[in-house]
Parts: sequence; C-alpha cells; structure tokens
Amino acid sequence: MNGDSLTYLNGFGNEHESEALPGALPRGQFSPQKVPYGLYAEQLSSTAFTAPRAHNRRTWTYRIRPSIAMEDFAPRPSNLWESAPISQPAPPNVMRWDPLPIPEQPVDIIDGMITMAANGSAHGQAGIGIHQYCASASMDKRYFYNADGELLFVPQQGRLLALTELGRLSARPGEILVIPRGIKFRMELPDGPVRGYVCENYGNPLELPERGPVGANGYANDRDFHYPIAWYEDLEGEFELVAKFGGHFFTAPIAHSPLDVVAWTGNSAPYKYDLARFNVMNTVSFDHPDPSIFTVLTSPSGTPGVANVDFVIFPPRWMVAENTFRPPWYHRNIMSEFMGLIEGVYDAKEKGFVPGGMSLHNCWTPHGPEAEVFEKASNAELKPERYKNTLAFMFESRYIIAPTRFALDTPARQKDYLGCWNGLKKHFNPAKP
Ligand SMILES: O=C(O)Cc1cc(O)ccc1O
Ligand SMILES: [Fe+2]
Repeated sequence: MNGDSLTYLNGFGNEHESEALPGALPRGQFSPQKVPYGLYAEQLSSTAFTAPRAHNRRTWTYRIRPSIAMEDFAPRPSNLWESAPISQPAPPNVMRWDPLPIPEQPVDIIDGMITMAANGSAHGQAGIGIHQYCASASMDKRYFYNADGELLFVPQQGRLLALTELGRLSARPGEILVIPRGIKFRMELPDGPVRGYVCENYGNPLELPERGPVGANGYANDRDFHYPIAWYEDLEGEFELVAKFGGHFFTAPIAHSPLDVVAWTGNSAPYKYDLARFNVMNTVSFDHPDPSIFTVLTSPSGTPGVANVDFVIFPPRWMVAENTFRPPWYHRNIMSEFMGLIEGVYDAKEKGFVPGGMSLHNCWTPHGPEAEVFEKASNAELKPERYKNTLAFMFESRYIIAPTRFALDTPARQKDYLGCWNGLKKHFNPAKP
C-alpha cells in the first residue's frame, strides 16, 4: 500500500533494480560490450566516486540514447526562481507570509517556482533554496533537470505526478517527493492546480538521520520510502530540455524524450514518502523536547550533528506531558528556521499561520508562541490530548536564510506578524514564587 496506483520499490537508499522489458538489465556486470535490446549504458554519479560507501550514490541507466544526444544549451530567462547567494541583506526580523496565489493562466511547475529565500551558494554546493510553487498546467514537451540541487517537494494542494528518467511517482499533500540533482523529469498535474513548497538542497543528498538510543526502529523507517520502477517513453518530436545550472536557466532543443531509460540499477533515484508513516517519538513524562525528534530527512554538512538542512515535521500526535508548558518554548537558535503548513493548525500559532503560509525565524531571531497561545497553554488542564488536524514542517539550516526581494516586497507578506506577540503580559511578581 503506497497511497496511489503506481508500483514502487521499497527501502531508503537500497541498491534497487528494475527493468521495463524482460532481460534489459545486464546481469553480473554494469557495462557489457553490447547492452540487451541495443540500449546504451550511462552511469549517473550523485556523489563523488570516492565518497564513503555509506554515503555513496550512483545509478546505472540503460537507455535508448545516451544523454549527450542533444543540442547545445542557450540561456533561458527565469521567472522568480532564484539562487543563493541572495544579494540584499537579510534583516533579522521575524517574517510571515500568506499562501501565494495559484495563477489562472497555464503555468507549469518550473515557471511557477517562486523563491522565497535561500542560503549558502548554489555554486559552492552548500545551503538551500526555499521555494513555493503555484502551478496550473502540466509540463508540455518540456523536460527539466537541476544541476544545482536535489528537489524536495512538499505538496500542500493538488497531486504531483513526476515522470522521471527512473520511473513515475505520484505525491499528494501529506506525502513528499525527492528528485536527486541532475535527474531529468517532467511534472504533470493530474488533478489540476497545485501549490506546495520546495527545498532545493545544494548540499549533500538528504539521508535518514541517526536514531541514537531509540534503537533500530522508529521515526522515518527505511521501508516506507518508495522508489519508482523502470518506465520509458520512446518518443520522437520537438522537445525542450531546461536545465538549472549555476543559478541560471538554460534551454536546449531535443528531438526525443529524454525519459528513455528501459532499465536501471543503483541507489540514487527519486523517492516518495507518506508523512503519516512517521513513527512519532515524544515525551511521556515532562517538558517539550527539541524538535529534532521530528526530523524526517537530513542533509549533513561537514560538521557532525550540524545540518546543511533538516526536514522536520510536526505531525498529528498525542500530547501527554505533565506539569509542562506544552507548545514550543520561546526560542533563539543558531540554526535558521523556515516553516510551512500543509494542513490544519500549528500549536504555537493558532491564527495567521494558514495552510500554504510560510514563516521565517532566522539565526538568533527570537520567536515562540503568540500571546494568546501562551495564556491558554499556561492555564490549560493537562489531560492527554490528541493533536489532530495539524501538519506543519520546518526547513532548518545552519546558514542564515536570506529572503528574496520578492519575499520582502510581496503583498502576501504579513507586515503585522510581530503583533501576534503584542499581548505578552508581564506576570513577574517578586513576592509570589
Ligand atoms: O515553532 C518553531 O519555532 C519550531 C519549533 C518547534 C518546537 O517544537 C520547538 C522548537 C522550535 O523551534
Ligand atoms: Fe524555533
């Protein structure tokens, strides 16, 4: 059961293999003198050849034509998809945005990608781009790959159908989809208009975090990550291949579909995950633990325990902590936090942070529950309570997250965000411990 009608291979980072025609995958070697069915062998190296074995990712594809069978690229204007570094300074203010509108005219997911913020450097292969996509049309005769980063899609409205070199994956709100750097794809919108979030990860590929003393099971379990089976198009015609490379967009004519991989084997491929499968760990005694307990995927930086980006969710769960202020505590953090809401209500912000909305609490920028939530939670009866109807997430990064000019100026920005803390009262009474 994977939540949709496609067939998948299970297991995070496994050495998967799949063939769309029987016997298409070479047996016992990767590069025979002649590949079955007259296919070409092509290796995709997602990590350096010599990356440590536990992190090494590569896939062998067996395709109708090698990828170099194409024309030269020419520059292509980009819309609002920007890359790090962002030139203007990032003010250390709290910021929040309403959902961006979905266009009425046909716009595909590449042209509908709007960069809200970014950090690090696309050239330097460190940091992230943070985008909201608002699209109303499937990609038509157009394929895309991103040399700058891996794409983590977090749908908030509408289903995505990714037709990729390595097969097809569907993702609806509540699921995520990850397309590794460099993998060619076309995105279809089978159920109409879509909105969602994207983390464009310039750094190391996302991986499952360690479990520590929790043991061998729990959090995001490896088996719940689904990879596509081989699927190909044998199409000739006039197509376009769009590439994002070094923060710029390029276009090349291509006379056939590049989704022509008949068989593949390897551990670098797109994957999907249903966030409802996340096995939540939390306190059964007291206090609100650090949100790292909710990490689904992490892109490690060079420093142990300090992420290029963590993808963290706040899923439905029981809240049972005794004698505890249950919402997130007031907080200042060396890590920078960008949040979105897939559905429902987030416990620290009951008003103003709406599904499709976004907030930014940067490195050392103070934040925490709005005034009303503080009063309510400080006086609530602490019965076990099920948090239903909630699914927020956070992209948390070691680098300062700089909002784009668009994000600073858009009418979707809530100019009065700080106002939600206005009602915080002074309760201090030195005579009353
Ligand atoms: O709302 C936030 O800012 C995210 C967050 C959640 C939490 O449970 C603890 C700390 C934290 O930064
Ligand atoms: Fe926080």
